[in-house]
Amino acid sequence: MMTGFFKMHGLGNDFVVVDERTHRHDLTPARIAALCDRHTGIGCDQFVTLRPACAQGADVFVRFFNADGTESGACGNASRCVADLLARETGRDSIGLQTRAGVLHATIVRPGMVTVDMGLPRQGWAEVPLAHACDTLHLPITGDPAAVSMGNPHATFFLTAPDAMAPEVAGPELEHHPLFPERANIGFAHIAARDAMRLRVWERGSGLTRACGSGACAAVVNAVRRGLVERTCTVVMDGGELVITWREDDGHVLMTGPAVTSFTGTFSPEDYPR
Ligand SMILES: N[C@H](CCC[C@H](N)C(=O)O)C(=O)O
Repeated sequence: MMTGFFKMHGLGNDFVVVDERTHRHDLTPARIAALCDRHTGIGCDQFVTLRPACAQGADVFVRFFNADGTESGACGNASRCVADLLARETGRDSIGLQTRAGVLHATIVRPGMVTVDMGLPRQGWAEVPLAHACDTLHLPITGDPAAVSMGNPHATFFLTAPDAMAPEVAGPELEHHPLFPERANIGFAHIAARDAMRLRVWERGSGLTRACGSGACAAVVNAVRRGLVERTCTVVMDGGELVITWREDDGHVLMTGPAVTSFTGTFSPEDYPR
């Protein structure tokens, strides 16, 4: 049975978005991974499904799957894209997204530009001494790294210089480090100013992406906690920049950036191995 999809991206972090609100497909982790393959599938960093919302204040239930077929509780760039899609469908500029990490509220700033309230950072690891995780890796870092969850686990390492190391070097080992029982997204940040940083993220389950929305949120929260930046900070990634605010009055993290639909298409799930 042919199934429609939207090919979308946020700063080059790209997605295949499938609307399952009226019909569910047999999308197993193996089939999702096959669809994410850039040579034999459609190709994307994350695969996103839409289902009917059941949470109050939500317009849609969104699930995020990495290129290896594993599911994540959050995906900032895809959240902006789905909000943009729903805004065009409903004609509204305020959209509620139910995710496994909670209900997120999105606002359309202007067509193609979206602010998502990513909610409260989870700081259960507030003082996790990640420094010893790098002892064996001899990372060129300054100060203590930090971990936080935006609904998905992130560890941020602050580099001594923007190109002090390539994420491909330490990313895979840190992603799978025993410190992270569910693996983790690994951010490599360099502070450029009190309101700006450069960031590259080795993403759990997808590897190095051109941008990571939840990773940008995590990096700003971690940098504020370390006293390195102000609460509003521009995060410059390979694919472009996001503006992140860790709001003081309620502790929510706001992320503003673009959402783009590249094209639409169809595929037959049965053509892919389950
Ligand atoms: N790889 C992430 C999910 C995608 C996050 C990223 N694409 C974003 O924009 O937040 C994880 O497994 O937690």
